[in-house]
Formats: sequence, C-alpha cells, structure tokens
Amino acid sequence: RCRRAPAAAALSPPPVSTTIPNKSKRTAQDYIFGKVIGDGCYSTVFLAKDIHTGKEYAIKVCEKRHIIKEKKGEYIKREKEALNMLSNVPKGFVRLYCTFQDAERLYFVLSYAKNGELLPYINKVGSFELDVAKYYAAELVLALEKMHSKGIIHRDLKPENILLDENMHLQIADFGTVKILDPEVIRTIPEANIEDNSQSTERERRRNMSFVGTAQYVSPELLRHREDTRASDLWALGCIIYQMISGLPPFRGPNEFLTFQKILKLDYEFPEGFPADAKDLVEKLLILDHTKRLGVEDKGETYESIRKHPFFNGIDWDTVLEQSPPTINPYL
Ligand SMILES: C[C@@H](Nc1nc2c(c3cc(-c4cn[nH]c4)ccc13)C(=O)N=C/C2=C\CC1CC1)C(C)(C)C
Repeated sequence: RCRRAPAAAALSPPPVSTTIPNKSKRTAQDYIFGKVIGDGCYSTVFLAKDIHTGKEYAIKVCEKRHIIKEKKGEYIKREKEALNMLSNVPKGFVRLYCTFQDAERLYFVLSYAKNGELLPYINKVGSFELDVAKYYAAELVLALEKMHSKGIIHRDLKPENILLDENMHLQIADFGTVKILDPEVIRTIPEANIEDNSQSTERERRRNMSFVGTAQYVSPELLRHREDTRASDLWALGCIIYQMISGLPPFRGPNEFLTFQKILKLDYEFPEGFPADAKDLVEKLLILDHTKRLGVEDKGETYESIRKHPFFNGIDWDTVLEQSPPTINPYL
C-alpha cells in the first residue's frame, strides 16, 4: 500500500530545449511537459506534447532513486512488459508508444486518455442509467478477456484507473500491480492438494508477495491467502458494476481494516430498486470462493457465461467497441 505522494513530490518538468535530435530515440527534450494529470505511488503522469508532431501524450515519469529505495524495480519491469503485451490490442487499454531514460528518471510515453478517470463520472451523476452501466460493464468484460487471455491479471482494477478516451471508450491504466502468469501455466485452477516442492515455492512466493490492491476492490482470496488469480479481477468487476449502478462500492468501512472485515464476511447489501438482473450478476461475481465465481470455469478467450448473463441482454459483443458509447446523463 502506498500513500499518495504530496503534490510537492510531483516532479518539476525537465528543461525544454529546441534542438531536434536524430529521429531514432526520443528524449525528454522532444516533449513540452504540461500539467500533472495523475499521481501514482512512485510516479507522476504529465500531459505532454511532442514538439515535432504537436501530438498530445501522457508521459509517466519515474524517479530512479525512488524506485531503488522503494524496491519497485520489479513492478516497473512488469508494468512495461504488460503494457507492451497489450499495446497491439487496438482498444481497451492505454498504449505504450516508447520509453527512454536520463540520469535520474525513466519515461513512459503513453496514450492520453482525454476524458480522464471513470470515477468522477460516477460521482458527478450519482449513478449510471442501466444502459450506460451495461455498456461500460461490457467494455470492461472485453478488456478483461483480452488481458486474461494473455495471462495478465490486473489485481487493482477500480474506477480510478479505468480511463476514458476522447470518444468516451474505456482505457484500462496503471499496470504497476499486474501479475503476468507464466505462459506454461495452464488456466489457474483450484490448488491441487498434493504436496510437492512447487507448492512450497508457491507458498513462499505468497508469503513474500507485497500486498496489492485497493481496499474496497480487493478480493477475499488476496486478503486471506495472498492468492491472486484471474478471478480476483472478476471480483473487482462485480464491485465496479455494483458501483456504476448504485454510486458507491459494495464494501465500505470507516477504515481499511473494517472494509476488509466486510469483504471477508461478504457483508454488503443492495439498495432499494437495484435492478434484478444486475443484482443476480453481482451476486454471481461477489462469491468468497473464487473457484465458484461466474466465468472462472469458462475455457478459451471469452467469458461466455458472463456474456450470456441476462444483465447483458441487448449487447452485441462483436460491435460494442465500434459503437459510440451512450451519453452519461445525470440520473434524475
Ligand atoms: C491511473 C493513473 N491516472 C492516469 N493515468 C493515465 C492517464 C490519466 C489521465 C487523466 C486525465 C486526462 N484528462 N484529465 C485527467 C487522469 C488520470 C490518468 C492518461 O491519460 N494516460 C495514461 C495513464 C496511465 C498510464 C499507466 C501506465 C501508468 C494514475 C493515478 C496511476 C496516475
């Protein structure tokens, strides 16, 4: 868990120069750094403009000494690997264009999600109309299918790191907490009972696993056993669908510890008037036993049992991303 760095910690943008270097490798001098648009645990995301093309990008800047001090090298490496694995996926994720470094910093040049985070939209209108919630839930399912089929588990999905591009399509960001499954590993199945040395190294890995996830959206298996599987993202999907429709996440406490207690006891309820289909889907995702969650048994690259759920009636899964998203209106 990291505390938000105080604004003062946001990096001062590097000096701008006017020389035009050779095309091969970009440097910070190729960009005009603008406002800070996002502040991560050990990085700051600036809005920036390429001085040669005038194009806008988001540049994530990480201080090398901070990464070394906080031992975040692994996170940075995994984030870059995940972003590269997803950069050929045309929609649903922020795209990594290039990286470069100087003596003190690492730079990631990424797509600029012009409409920012999903969270302010939920807060502004209180809660989404059903067709809006359904549409964005469908975009989220498609993004999870693409990530999981590449063996990438996000582990910290939440409305703050689900962004919206200029056409209001979703772009998942912040891959600092991802887990990338070893390609040889078959789809994560319930742990076998047989004792073998891989089991003990797996147990070792979990004991050493630094905690990830944000309180309201973290799954019970991550809390209880430090076990992270694709099903942990399906739990977060359930929380986000609940929140888009009711305006607040299902598990809320005055502090993280009490929020965790509610998660482990599955202590949540639906507000009056919560649509029946949505309630049924959320109930099939917010199941303590991660092997029983809707979608966990699905084989192949799509979550058929989630796609087929009545909540998604009317969604044409093949054209969702080509459609223009429904307008997010204040819920009267
Ligand atoms: C979730 C992230 N916040 C953000 N990450 C990114 C943004 C972004 C944009 C706005 C925004 C745009 N307009 N108004 C606000 C607000 C927050 C943003 C963007 O455009 N492009 C790539 C990003 C991230 C790339 C990812 C590899 C890190 C945190 C809080 C971690 C900094």
